[in-house]
Amino acid sequence: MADEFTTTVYRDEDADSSYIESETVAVLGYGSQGHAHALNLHESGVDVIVGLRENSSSWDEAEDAGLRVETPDVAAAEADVVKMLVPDTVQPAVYEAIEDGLDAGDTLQFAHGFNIHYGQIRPPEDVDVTMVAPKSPGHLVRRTYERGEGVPGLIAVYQDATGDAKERSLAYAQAIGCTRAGVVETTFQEEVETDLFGEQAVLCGGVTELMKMGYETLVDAGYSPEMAYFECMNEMKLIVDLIYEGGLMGMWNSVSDTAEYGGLTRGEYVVDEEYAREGMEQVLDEVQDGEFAREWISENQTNRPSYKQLRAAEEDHEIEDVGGRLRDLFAWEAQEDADEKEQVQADD
Ligand SMILES: NC(=O)C1=CN([C@@H]2O[C@H](COP(=O)(O)OP(=O)(O)OC[C@H]3O[C@@H](n4cnc5c(N)ncnc54)[C@H](OP(=O)(O)O)[C@@H]3O)[C@@H](O)[C@H]2O)C=CC1
Ligand SMILES: CC[C@](O)(C(C)=O)C(=O)O
Ligand SMILES: [Mg+2]
Ligand SMILES: [Mg+2]
Repeated sequence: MADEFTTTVYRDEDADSSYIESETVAVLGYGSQGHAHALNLHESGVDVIVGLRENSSSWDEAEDAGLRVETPDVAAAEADVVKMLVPDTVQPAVYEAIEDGLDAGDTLQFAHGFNIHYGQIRPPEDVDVTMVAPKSPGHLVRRTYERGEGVPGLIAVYQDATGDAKERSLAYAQAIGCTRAGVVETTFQEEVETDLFGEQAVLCGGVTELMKMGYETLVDAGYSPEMAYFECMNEMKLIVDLIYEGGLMGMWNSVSDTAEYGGLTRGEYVVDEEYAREGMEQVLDEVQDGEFAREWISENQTNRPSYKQLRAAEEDHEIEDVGGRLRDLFAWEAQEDADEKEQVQADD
């Protein structure tokens, strides 16, 4: 075990805002991350132009928020920093539309390194290529910023043509609120491989399979869907909040001794070390050897047949219907969060 934490955690005082305040930033995309970065940068005093398609459903929303909106090519041509916040699979096409607007000394910046790491975008050698990646969903990047807080973030420098790439990345991270929480430096390869693994094996894939199977097991055994939902879905946030605040022991210290003993002895009945690790290693192998990337790129080139089928099955899962009805009946969150939640669903 490491004697001490060797990674440098950068905070507000480590960033020099002059590296971004003098720049014009084109935020391409106004979705989960895009709206948060554009609004946070704007409120931090940075000159922002949002880049959107002419028929964009987000155009009016961004303008109503007081932001200037142009098409991506116009925004990028005027900007010194171009932030790519459209979906990963459309970034190569958007890049083709804006590359002529990249001048020597400009910055092309990402929030996930997929297209650089897997060679889908190859920028010119006279621009900085960097990443500022919030380790958080975009809507929480915005919500925490508005509360004077921030979410942890990563920075990475792929190409440093100006010699200021890291300083400008830290200044950008500060302007979207990440240095309020803490920022660590990584590489494009490490961010891509850990992020894809984490979202597939744990955060979005593994955990939701556990939640659905727990719900199905209780309902199939005759328990009410409401009880199954409360136990296996709704309470997950409360348990994870305790882990977020205080680690595993923060959670174990808060739950009952009965839950602690039961969890420590029966967890491996469900997540069997041998099979789970085998599955996780396969997920990582397919990320590292590019298999997942090739599959996802091909899926998008054929109009997403599997994605659409899987998403439809998820939307049709009984747990979504039960959860929707319960969320309407219970007031378990502050009204401001409920209103913002409505906005997230409206954005989908
Ligand atoms: N979602 C998240 O929380 C996180 C995302 N990231 C990364 O951030 C980047 C952006 O992801 P995310 O915010 O989820 O993206 P979204 O799916 O939320 O992006 C939607 C935005 O992209 C625009 N858009 C969609 N298709 C096109 C197109 N063909 N041409 C131009 N604009 C288009 C949409 O505009 P329109 O209204 O015209 O459809 C909309 O403004 C990705 O690299 C992702 O990996 C990183 C960390 C977390
Ligand atoms: C966990 C999913 C994520 O990586 C994220 C919010 O960090 C994403 O790609 O959305
Ligand atoms: Mg992530
Ligand atoms: Mg991700």
